[in-house]
Amino acid sequence: MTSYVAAIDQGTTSTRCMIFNHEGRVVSVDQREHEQIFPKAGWVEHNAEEIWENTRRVAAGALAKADLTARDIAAVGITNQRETALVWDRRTGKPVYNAIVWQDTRTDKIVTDLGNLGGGQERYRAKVGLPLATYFSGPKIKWILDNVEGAREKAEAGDLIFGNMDTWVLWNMTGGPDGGVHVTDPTNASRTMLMDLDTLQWDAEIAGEMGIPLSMLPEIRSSSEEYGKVREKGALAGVPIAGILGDQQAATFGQACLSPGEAKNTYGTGNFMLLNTGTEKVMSQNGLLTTVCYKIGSNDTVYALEGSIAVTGSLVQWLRDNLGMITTAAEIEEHARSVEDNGGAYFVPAFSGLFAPYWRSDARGAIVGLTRFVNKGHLARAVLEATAFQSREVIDAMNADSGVPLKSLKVDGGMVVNELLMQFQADILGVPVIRPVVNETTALGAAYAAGLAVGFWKSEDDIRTNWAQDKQWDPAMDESRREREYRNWKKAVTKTFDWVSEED
Ligand SMILES: Nc1ncnc2c1ncn2[C@@H]1O[C@H](COP(=O)(O)OP(=O)(O)O)[C@@H](O)[C@H]1O
Ligand SMILES: O=P(O)(O)OC[C@H](O)CO
Repeated sequence: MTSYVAAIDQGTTSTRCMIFNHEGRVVSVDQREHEQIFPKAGWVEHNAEEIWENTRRVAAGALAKADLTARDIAAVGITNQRETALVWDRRTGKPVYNAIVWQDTRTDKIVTDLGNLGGGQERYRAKVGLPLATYFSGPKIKWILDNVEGAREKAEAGDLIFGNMDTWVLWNMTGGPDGGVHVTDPTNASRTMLMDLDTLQWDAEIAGEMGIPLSMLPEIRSSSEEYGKVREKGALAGVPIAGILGDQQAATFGQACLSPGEAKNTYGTGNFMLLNTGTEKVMSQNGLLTTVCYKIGSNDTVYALEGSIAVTGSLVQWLRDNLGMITTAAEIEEHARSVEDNGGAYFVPAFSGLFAPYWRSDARGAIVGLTRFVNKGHLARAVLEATAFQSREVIDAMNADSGVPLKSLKVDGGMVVNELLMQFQADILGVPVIRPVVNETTALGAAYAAGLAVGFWKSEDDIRTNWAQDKQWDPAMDESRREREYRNWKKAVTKTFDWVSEED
């Protein structure tokens, strides 16, 4: 009897396997972190073979923890950190280079050069919905082909293939060099800069300009259909893999933001707010991305506006790993609670430049407003407040684009256990912040996509029914303080601009 659906969540910091029951509740979880590799300032890489090894282990682990076997699982969904780019040999299964992570800024010059061909940052936006930025996969693939010896020749000969982490995991789960399926879905493809948002096909002209052979690119299928079955050796052997969604789109689906106007904000390594715009593709006038939200089987494509913020939870990690100021992420809340406010300090974590709504790759991080008064507690507050201020900027942009101010905000992700942050977020937005019972909405969304494809769930109404509220934070800050704090933040942001120049 297949009573469950599994999801593989291949995230920036870890890989998880989660098993859900029909009510969309978590039955078991297994999780493994992987190494964050920083070879140079601004470079961020992952070892894709380590990630695949972790994927196999967590799949086996989650089944064992729930005392289940593959026969109990109706389908598997895959969700993943988006944009992170990998090129590997289709015969050996070996990557030619580490995966270049979405946060990596090494493609700055490639991006500037492409912009200089005419049209600047907006060169491709009308077709792909994205500004030219180091964030997306296309320039990362170009970097690999330009810089790894022999890669371009091999790619042109058809020996190398590209994938984001969804494709890497799917290809390996379905057999790797031995019959692995080379497929992605439109949510992931819409983050490469290479997919036409209307046709959901690769754009030959843009791929040509970036020097990327089309033969490297995976086939784009829907987000919810059977792509293949797990290879015989796997813990989930024989189970259909039937859903793929980029992690932020998966969280939007898992949060039941299924109607135009519904939005969620996920607080993980970075923050990503997505507003469902229905079958209408809205082009932002305010620094947001236009992206595919999901495409369920043969249904119409649903689009979203997205505000992506590069550094939120990873700033807490930085405090822990680089400064040793805390030993666990949770400790930051204790320090922040030791003081009344930020003591005048603002921390703008422009470690990968600034994403939405600025798209400034020349920005770098800054702490401003420092005096002898500022202590560890104030800095801890400034770190948490940075997440909330950046989210306010994105929400302001979304309100301006949609013309309909958001009345409340659904939240999820690793940081939303932080009560001080959630209260400050409600305060700085001036609207309630709502956390669902199942906070693992990313994995849940991928499970829903897979479960819908095999008939485990019948329709999107099942998703709406399963969603339940856990906690709500209401704004308690008076408006004049809210606006003063926000003005200070905006001023702090301007101090990070123009830091990196051509010579750097
Ligand atoms: N109590 C906490 N307070 C603040 N940040 C936290 C807390 N717990 C975890 N985090 C942050 O949340 C992030 C992990 O969230 P998660 O959603 O698992 O990330 P991802 O999916 O991006 O790998 C980490 O960056 C971590 O620093
Ligand atoms: O792995 P996460 O949750 O930090 O998400 C990463 C995003 O998909 C990057 O666009």
